Amino acid sequence: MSEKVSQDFAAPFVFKQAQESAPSSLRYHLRRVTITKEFTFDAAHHLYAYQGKCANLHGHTYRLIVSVSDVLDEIGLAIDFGDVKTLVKTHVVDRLDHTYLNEVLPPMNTTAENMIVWMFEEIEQALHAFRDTARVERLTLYETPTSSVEITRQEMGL
Ligand SMILES: Nc1nc2c(c(=O)[nH]1)N=C([C@H](O)[C@H](O)COP(=O)(O)OP(=O)(O)OP(=O)(O)O)CN2
Ligand SMILES: [Zn+2]
Repeated sequence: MSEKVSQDFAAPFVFKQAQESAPSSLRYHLRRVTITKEFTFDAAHHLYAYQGKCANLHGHTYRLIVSVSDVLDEIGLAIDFGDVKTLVKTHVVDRLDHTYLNEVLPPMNTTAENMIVWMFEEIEQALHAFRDTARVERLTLYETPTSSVEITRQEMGL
């Protein structure tokens, strides 16, 4: 066996030993860390009971920024970016992309504020079903490059 291969085999054991002998403040396993993933989607909508141009049918390229926390596993990973991507796309982004939001979302005025509350509930439910230690910490939704809303776990009352 070459030296490189034997080092690769040894790495997890060396890592585990180093973690176990480290002071508790440096033991990364089980520490909670927040990771962030970004998405974009295009959709049309109009606002009800609104005086101004947004009462007319128009479209946006929305940008959604999702921050999720979980406890670190044995290899120092909170939750895989790829798993967050799949969950958010399946439960939110792909349901809204290239749609008319007023018809696709549950009955609501399609303000960015109402949308982000709905998104938080959808992502939190899907994430919790995926892994019960995972939590949505914060969402930010850009409706235009200069206009955004955000909501935290605390603001959701969780
Ligand atoms: N608090 C909110 N205000 C507005 C919302 C909203 O969801 N929450 N939505 C709209 C319109 O749908 C639309 O997003 C227009 O937003 P606005 O930032 O005014 O868009 P502009 O393109 O005019 O922005 P500029 O970058 O200033 O040109 C309206 N308000
Ligand atoms: Zn709009």
